[in-house]
Amino acid sequence: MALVSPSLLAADFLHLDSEIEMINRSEADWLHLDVMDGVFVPNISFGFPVLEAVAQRCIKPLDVHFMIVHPEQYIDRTAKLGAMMMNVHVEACRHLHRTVQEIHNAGMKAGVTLNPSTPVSMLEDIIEDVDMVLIMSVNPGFGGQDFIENTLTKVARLRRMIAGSGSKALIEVDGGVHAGTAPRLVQAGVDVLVSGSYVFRSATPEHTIHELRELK
Ligand SMILES: O=C(CO)[C@@H](O)[C@H](O)COP(=O)(O)O
Ligand SMILES: [Fe+2]
Repeated sequence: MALVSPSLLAADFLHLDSEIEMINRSEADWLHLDVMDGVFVPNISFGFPVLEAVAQRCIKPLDVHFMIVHPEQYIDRTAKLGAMMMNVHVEACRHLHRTVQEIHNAGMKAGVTLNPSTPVSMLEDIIEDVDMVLIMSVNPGFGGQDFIENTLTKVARLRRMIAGSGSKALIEVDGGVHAGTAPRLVQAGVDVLVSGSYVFRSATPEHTIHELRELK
């Protein structure tokens, strides 16, 4: 069984209120929020005014995924939202260890995120200090892309790294997670599934979340 963190990027932005009510009613464990700056990734999503409105209404722990340069500049504002998890990209952080420390000092859990082409070995010297590793299974910037199959090899490699260290880091996978890919990810030992289009474009999103949570 894996936790489920639906990605709000695929929600109907004209009806965010009812989308968040759906998440609140559902069995979703967390809510995943994708922040994009048009620099680190070739797309712009939403920023703090939207995050603040969502945080006021959502009762689920917030799992914020920053796809921006200099995420360290936004640690305090993210903590003020009451976010549970702040995910920063390894590729965006010049001083990753310091950023992880600052996220912890601000009272949040720290997630480190890997692009599809970034090897798990980049985490060897930080794995014991992080609460979660977010493996991107698509190139970040857009929802609705095809799952990259090499993700399963990466998950297995990361599982071995975690087992061989004192780390208790969770493994989260993000991108192209649906009925065709989620069972294999759960089998591979993924702890948290992020799913955008598959959940929000479903005719019965609450049931879809339930089904993802039931996978063994
Ligand atoms: O971070 C991202 C994309 O960069 C994701 O969180 C997407 O929002 C996932 O969308 P789907 O692939 O599930 O539609
Ligand atoms: Fe994401």
